Amino acid sequence: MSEPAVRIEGVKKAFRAGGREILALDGIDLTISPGELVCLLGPSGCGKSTLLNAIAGFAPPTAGTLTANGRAVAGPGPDRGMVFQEYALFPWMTVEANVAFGLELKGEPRAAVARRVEELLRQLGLWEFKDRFPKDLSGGMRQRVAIARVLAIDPPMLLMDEPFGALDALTRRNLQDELLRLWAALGKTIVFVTHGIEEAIYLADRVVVMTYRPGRVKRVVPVALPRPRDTASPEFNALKREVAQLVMEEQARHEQAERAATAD
Ligand SMILES: Nc1ncnc2c1ncn2[C@@H]1O[C@H](COP(=O)(O)OP(=O)(O)OP(=O)(O)O)[C@@H](O)[C@H]1O
Repeated sequence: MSEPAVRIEGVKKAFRAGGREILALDGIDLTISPGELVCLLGPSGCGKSTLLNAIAGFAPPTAGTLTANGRAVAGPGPDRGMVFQEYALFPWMTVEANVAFGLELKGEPRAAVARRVEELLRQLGLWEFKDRFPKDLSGGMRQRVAIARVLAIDPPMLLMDEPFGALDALTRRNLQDELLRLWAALGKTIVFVTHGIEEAIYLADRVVVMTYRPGRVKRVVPVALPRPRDTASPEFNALKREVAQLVMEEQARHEQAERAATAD
C-alpha cells in the first residue's frame, strides 16, 4: 500500500487567549490518500483553518502526530502549496512576475522559468493578463493567479483555505470547475477548507464534517457522485440535506456557546 498523503493521529491544538485555554482541536484522526480531494467543512470556529495550518506546518499541534507526503510535519515545505482566501499576491509585481517568483527563488534557469510560467498562464486563461498588476484584476482572476503561483512550484499537495469564499456565485463555480480540471489533470492531493455545503459536495471525494469546539471529526461523508456533478440532481440534494443536518447541529452548538459567552 502506498504511503498516505496525510496521516493525522490524535491531533490536539490548544490556544491560550485572555488567560483561558481554547481547545481548538481534540483527538483528530484522519488519513488522506495521494490524489484525494478532501473538504473540511463546519461552521465558523470549528477548527478547519487550525487543522489546515497544522498540515501546512504553520502551527504545530499541541499533541498527536502529523505526517504529510510521508514525512513528519516540522514546518512549512515546498511539498505543500497553500492558497488563502485573501489572494497572497505581491501587489508590486505583474501577474507573470508573481507566478515566476517561487521558481526564481529556487534558482531555476531563466528560460525554464519563462517556459513554465507561460504554460501555466495559458492553462489558467491568464496569458493575456500577464503584464497586469493584481489591483487591475477581478477577484476571480487574482485567485487564478494565486493558484498558478502555487502550481508553478509543482507541490504534490495543495492546501486551500476558503479560496473562493470572497467570490460571487458564478465566478466561484467557474473556479471550482477549473480546480477540478487541474486536479484531474495533475493528480494533486487537495485539502480544501470551506463552510459551503454545496461547494464541499460539488468538489470532494470525501467531506470531513467537523464539530464546533473542540474541533473533532463528526462524520466523514464519501461523495460517490460522478463528475461533473449536477447540483440539481436528487442524489446531490439528498447528500446536501444529510450534510446540512450535520452542519446545522454544530452551528446550533456555536450559537449556544456565543449566547453563553455574552451572558457571562
Ligand atoms: N491564534 C489563536 N489564538 C487563540 N485562539 C485561536 C487562534 N486561532 C484560532 N483560535 C480559536 O480556535 C478555534 C478554531 O479556529 P479556526 O480559525 O481554526 O476555525 P475555522 O473553523 O477555520 O473558522 P472560520 O471558518 O471562521 O475560519 C476558534 O474558536 C478560534 O477562536
